[in-house]
Amino acid sequence: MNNYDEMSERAAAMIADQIKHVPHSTLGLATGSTPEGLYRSLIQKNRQDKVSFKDVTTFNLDEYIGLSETDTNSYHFFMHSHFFDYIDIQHHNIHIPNGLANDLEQECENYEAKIRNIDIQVLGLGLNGHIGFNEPGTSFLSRTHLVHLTESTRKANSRYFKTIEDVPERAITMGINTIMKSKKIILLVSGERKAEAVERLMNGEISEDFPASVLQRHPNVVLIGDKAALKKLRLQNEFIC
Ligand SMILES: O=P(O)(O)OC[C@H]1O[C@](O)(CO)[C@@H](O)[C@@H]1O
Repeated sequence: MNNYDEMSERAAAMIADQIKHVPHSTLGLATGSTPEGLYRSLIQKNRQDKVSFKDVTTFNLDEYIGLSETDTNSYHFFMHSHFFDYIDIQHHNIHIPNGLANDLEQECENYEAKIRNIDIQVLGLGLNGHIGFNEPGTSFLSRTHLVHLTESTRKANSRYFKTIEDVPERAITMGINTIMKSKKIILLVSGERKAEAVERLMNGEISEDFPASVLQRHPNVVLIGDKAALKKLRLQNEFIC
């Protein structure tokens, strides 16, 4: 794709298409700066009556431990302020891990048990290859679990916080096995700083040291990126792996 807007539009068109064919679709959703354009485009399509989310169910990938839903840095807040508050989704169909649960291990188990048949999972890519909050070294067999965030991830995400000390040290994330069970995965990458990770994801060895490499084993992944992120690849458009 030539630029960020084109890639966001392409991803939105795929998701809208899925919902038109199967109104009761289940979507797996991601946070971070990369999918913001996708959400803007889906909001627009919803307002223009081109797609309705009234029968759609969503499961978010992850949430920080210790931030309330009203904390502007929580992923609850992100999803509502970038997407859910502007579409016709029914609130009981929205699922995001509860990072304030008293029993966090139980929350992981409950969340995993609720996730069923994700038709399309949207993913972003961390600079160290993380997907969701699955950091390097995470087992490919992992289900929804608690994680300690790496310093590099905390540093990358500190741009949203006052100081790096304010970035939570732990999170709940869907596991790699949970993600891999999705029927289709749309991986979104934007900007030159992702180029090296994208190259490693596509051409590197499949290893738990680089979690996103597991996607090479999934039968239905679409990588959608802008030119800057795909610049180390021979073809700079969209890849169906
Ligand atoms: O889209 P961004 O902001 O580059 O983030 C990439 C990834 O990092 C995270 O924000 C977590 O660090 C993920 O939620 C996201 O998929």
